Amino acid sequence: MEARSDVGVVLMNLGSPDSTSVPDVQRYLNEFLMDKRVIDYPYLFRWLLVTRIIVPRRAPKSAEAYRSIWWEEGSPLIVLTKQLQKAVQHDLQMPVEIAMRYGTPSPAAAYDKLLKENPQLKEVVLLPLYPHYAMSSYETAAEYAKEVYKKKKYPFKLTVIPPYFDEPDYINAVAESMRPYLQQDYDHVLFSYHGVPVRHIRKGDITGKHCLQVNDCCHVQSPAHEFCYRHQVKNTSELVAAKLGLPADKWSVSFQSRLGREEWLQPYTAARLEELPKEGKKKLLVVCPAFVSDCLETLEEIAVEGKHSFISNGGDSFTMIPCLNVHPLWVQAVVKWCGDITKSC
Ligand SMILES: C=CC1=C(C)c2cc3[nH]c(cc4nc(cc5[nH]c(cc1n2)c(C)c5CCC(=O)O)C(CCC(=O)O)=C4C)c(C)c3C=C
Ligand SMILES: [Fe+2]
Ligand SMILES: [Fe+2]
Repeated sequence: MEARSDVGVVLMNLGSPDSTSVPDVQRYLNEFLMDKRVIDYPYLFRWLLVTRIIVPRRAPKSAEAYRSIWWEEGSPLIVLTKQLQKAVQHDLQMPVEIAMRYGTPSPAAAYDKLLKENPQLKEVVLLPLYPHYAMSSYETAAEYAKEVYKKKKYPFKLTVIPPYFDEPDYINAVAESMRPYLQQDYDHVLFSYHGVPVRHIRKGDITGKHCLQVNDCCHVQSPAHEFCYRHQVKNTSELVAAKLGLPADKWSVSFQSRLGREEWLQPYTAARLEELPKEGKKKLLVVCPAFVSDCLETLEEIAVEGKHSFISNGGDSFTMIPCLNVHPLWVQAVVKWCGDITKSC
């Protein structure tokens, strides 16, 4: 591939605290949870809830959890995003930067760096590292990246890649990353996705009458699906299961990481991990396709807490399949998507 410096790529992920100290975790959680697309209550109520109740209670526990998974080079999510950056830049032969929705580096820092090192930059392709559309993940990342771009009047064109939950290259990469684990003896595969409040699903329904209102809504054709996290994660799971030839009774979907008292998407992963051994599913594989890079929610909540819960409820073996991280098929998919968009420039 011919090297180019007139086009660039930004890989955008969620972000992590700068360190595992309580003040750094507190700063990160405040920024994250004060996002109006994450905790979508009126400003004053959100401010009181986040800064006076949730964060003071949560920060010390979160800091401890981060400490248990932190690597010498830093937060796994950041380190793995940097590794993806390096691999994509190598294969794509164009400048690639990373940006985070919360914490550092910001999208502005990524744009500034690209422009400083490539003054002839004409176009930037931004890939949110979220395969599925949720107001609290893909939407907030994409909107923030566009807002910063407009505000600072950058001289290049910005193209944001849409959610890729059903893109054959993504499905293939997830399926192939799972395939070696299916060689071992297992009873069940659990697709565990980060949850969202049920209210967010209803709020995001552009028809106002489809999501969670129509029988089996996720399988009934509707324009609402373009913005429906529940539909999209189910679709990903069905496509991956079909690709791997998994029979319907060998896999299921659940939702993890619930925060607060509101109802979130069900079934909850925590509940399923207690129930599965009692249903005779004692050898479990867990995959988390909403996360492109391993992070606190996979390395601690699933691989440590989840495993402990499953085994102490009678499970025999528990294997967490790593996220795509720098799987060659995933790198190849990102290179192809970004390369295709920039080909015409
Ligand atoms: C996969 C996409 C994600 C969605 C959707 C999402 C929604 C969402 N998250 C919270 C609250 C927290 N999430 C936390 C960590 C976290 N969340 C995602 C992704 C999604 N979140 C990732 C990749 C991570 C890991 C970050 C890392 O540094 O490794 C946390 C912080 C950790 C903790 O204290 O448990 C919180 C808090 C809400 C409220 C929400 C939807 C409304
Ligand atoms: Fe989250
Ligand atoms: Fe829906």
